[in-house]
Amino acid sequence: MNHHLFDTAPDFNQPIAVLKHCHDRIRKQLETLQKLLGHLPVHGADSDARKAAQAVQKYFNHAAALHHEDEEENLMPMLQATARDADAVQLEQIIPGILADHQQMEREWQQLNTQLEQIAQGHSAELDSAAVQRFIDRYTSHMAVEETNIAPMAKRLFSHEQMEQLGSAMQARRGIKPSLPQSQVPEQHQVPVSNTVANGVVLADIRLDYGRASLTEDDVLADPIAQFGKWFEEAMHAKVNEPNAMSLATVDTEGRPSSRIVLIKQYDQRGFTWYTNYDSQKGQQLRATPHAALLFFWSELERQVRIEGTVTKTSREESDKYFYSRPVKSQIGAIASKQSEPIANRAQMEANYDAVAEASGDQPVRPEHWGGYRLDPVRIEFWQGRRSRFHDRIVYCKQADGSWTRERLQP
Ligand SMILES: Cc1cc2nc3c(=O)[nH]c(=O)nc-3n(C[C@H](O)[C@H](O)[C@H](O)COP(=O)(O)O)c2cc1C
Ligand SMILES: Cc1ncc(COP(=O)(O)O)c(CN)c1O
Repeated sequence: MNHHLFDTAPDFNQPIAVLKHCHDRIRKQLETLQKLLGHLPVHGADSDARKAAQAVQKYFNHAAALHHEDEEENLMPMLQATARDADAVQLEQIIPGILADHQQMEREWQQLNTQLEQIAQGHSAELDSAAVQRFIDRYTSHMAVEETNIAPMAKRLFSHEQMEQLGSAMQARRGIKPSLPQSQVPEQHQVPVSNTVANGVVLADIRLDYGRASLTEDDVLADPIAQFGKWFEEAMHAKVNEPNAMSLATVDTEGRPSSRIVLIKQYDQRGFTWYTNYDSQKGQQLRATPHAALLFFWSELERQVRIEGTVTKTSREESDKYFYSRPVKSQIGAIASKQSEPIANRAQMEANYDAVAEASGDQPVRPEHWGGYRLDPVRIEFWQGRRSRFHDRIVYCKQADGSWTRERLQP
């Protein structure tokens, strides 16, 4: 039989094992509480009872709170950020119950703590047995849910880096310094820096590891437009949110860039097309410098596509065709908005809209300054996220004869 002389806690580089170890310690405290219930009527608040009460208090007043914080601030947000499909659905079902349990257990603990304090001081031998039983039962079933659902999921989904991240957050919560010798800590890390925190999560700790797919030289099609079409189909199929939204970056006359989202309306061998106001900021920039970069980020597929090239206006016929295919209210909006120009207030905008609607009835006319742009690509890169930031990148470059070369770039 394997006997452990000491209650050895696992190292923080195995954070899930540390959390399980906390559960085992909670179980020990619950056992003590149960025993205390039998002990008090016979022996009163004797020295054993006082020690037991103090031990239980010490654990639930300090360690248990840290344990709940580990779960609420690190483990569960990290799981929510990583889990997909059935795992994500399961988390949605389980997590609200876990959080509600934590609150309820905290309330129940406060009630017991008051009684235990009296016992610890030898002032009373009263312990509400129904309250103790409720507390024990709630903790026991709560830990079982975590151990059967949450812990195995974390072990299955978290990368080595995520485990390290979880472990260090748990260490930091307990004021334990990372094990790296100070001499090896980069200088900029030795000074205390204040973290940006959003919704209780340290921004710098948000780190998704990608691992859904790979992209090899053999996977991609010879023609980058066809390859784009393949990925676009897949983005549609995967129900990516607004797969047609792309960032459009342009530069001013001094080479200073600006970017904004526009919607792609067409892609084919001629290039990638969107519609806008030619007098807008992007319109003015493209007039002076007709080079632009497009970017698609399909987060759900862990993919981005970067496209660079030269921009020209679509033909008037093409712009007409698209303009008149839009809902009439959007046509009116396009006419009424001097895109990118300042205006005093919303009311003035509404008044301008009403005036255009009144003048054009149900047959607005496309203004000359509203139409399409088409980017003729010279460079298209397909990026597939991989584990530990070791991603796949395949880039196509257009040659003078119109053919495309293809090469892999380092991540
Ligand atoms: C999802 C999304 C789609 C958009 N689509 C377009 C579009 O297709 N055309 C457009 O002119 N503006 C679109 N916009 C608004 C632009 O991002 C931007 O605010 C506007 O074109 C003015 O940009 P500019 O001042 O740089 O010219 C969209 C914004 C979002 C968030
Ligand atoms: C100002 C503006 N113009 C054009 C568009 C493209 O939209 P639509 O699909 O109506 O052409 C958008 C989309 N958000 C927009 O915000």
